[in-house]
Amino acid sequence: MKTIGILTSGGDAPGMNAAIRSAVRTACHSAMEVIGIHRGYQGLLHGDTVPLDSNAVSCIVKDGGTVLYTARCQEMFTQEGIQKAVENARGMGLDGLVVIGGDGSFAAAEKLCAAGLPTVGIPGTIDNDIKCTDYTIGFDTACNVAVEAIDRLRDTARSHEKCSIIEVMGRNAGFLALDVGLAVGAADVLVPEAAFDVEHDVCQNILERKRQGKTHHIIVVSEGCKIDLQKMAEIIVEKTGVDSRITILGHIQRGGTPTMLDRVYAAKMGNYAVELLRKGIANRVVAIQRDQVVDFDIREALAMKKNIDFGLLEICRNISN
Ligand SMILES: Nc1ncnc2c1ncn2[C@@H]1O[C@H](COP(=O)(O)OP(=O)(O)OP(=O)(O)O)[C@@H](O)[C@H]1O
Ligand SMILES: O=P(O)(O)OC[C@H]1O[C@](O)(CO)[C@@H](O)[C@@H]1O
Ligand SMILES: [Mg+2]
Repeated sequence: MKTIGILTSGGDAPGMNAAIRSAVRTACHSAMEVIGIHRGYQGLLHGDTVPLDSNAVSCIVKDGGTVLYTARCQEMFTQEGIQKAVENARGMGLDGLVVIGGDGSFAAAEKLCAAGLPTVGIPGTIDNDIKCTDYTIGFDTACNVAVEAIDRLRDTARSHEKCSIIEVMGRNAGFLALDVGLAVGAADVLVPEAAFDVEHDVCQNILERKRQGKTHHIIVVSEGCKIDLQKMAEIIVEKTGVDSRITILGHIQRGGTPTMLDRVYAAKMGNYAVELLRKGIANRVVAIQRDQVVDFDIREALAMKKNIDFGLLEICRNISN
């Protein structure tokens, strides 16, 4: 391959820049040309590009967000959009494409592969919800941001002897909530993968904790639970007598300096993706399995199943009392 394109798509994730840098520099070492595509698939459809050489990616390794910008693009859900993207890629002289994004971005990448554009995916999403990989770029930073915020919330919850209900991101998956809940020593963690009842489970747990002398309670809720937090707070007050406050952490979890872990995985996976394309191997997804970088056929990768660690959820709940 002589010329490759690179884009970031879906929600931005800290470490995406480190992956871009690694991919670009790896390509440069093999005398490949790199074209950066702005705003994900939107840029592919509208020819919004920038040439990337080694200097263009200087000093971005430490920056959150993505220098290529990112977007969600409705047109890619249509066959016409996919065809146009492939034609545009050919028009740009691309022999291959690197897509850094989440499961949705990979679904589009799989369609591009099927339509004849050699593509390799790098998992980049704070949700860690891509089935074939143990790890997605951005997850560690997002967890650390949430942990720091919740530690602060604990200070005030403890001082006022309240229950603090905190919603963390994760879309439909509880990976972020579970690890964050464990790390902050939450009284309870609610994830979409495990059914719960506020009155019977959450309130009973708080009452039991009260009996044990606990005076404040941290409850981490995954956004995927799609629960009315205000209502939940009211039920807790009514059933347990503990005054409750809610906090939705929101987009703060996507920002900030990427942690070392995110930078290291990003560097490894950016390099690996370009090496695959250089060897003429495409239609793959790069992944981390047992700390090793591996790759999977993109279609097979999308069909895989990934679930939260229910054993860990149980441990988290057991050690809350
Ligand atoms: N089934 C699909 N078919 C074609 N294109 C898709 C599909 N799903 C997603 N895409 C494309 O990928 C883009 C990003 O997808 P999505 O919004 O799901 O984010 P993501 O890549 O999963 O990242 P994150 O979950 O971290 O935000 C979509 O806006 C769309 O352009
Ligand atoms: O950027 P938006 O459109 O608000 O999307 C938010 C979603 O993106 C993510 O931050 C990353 O997928 C999810 O956790 C969240 O559900
Ligand atoms: Mg996603």
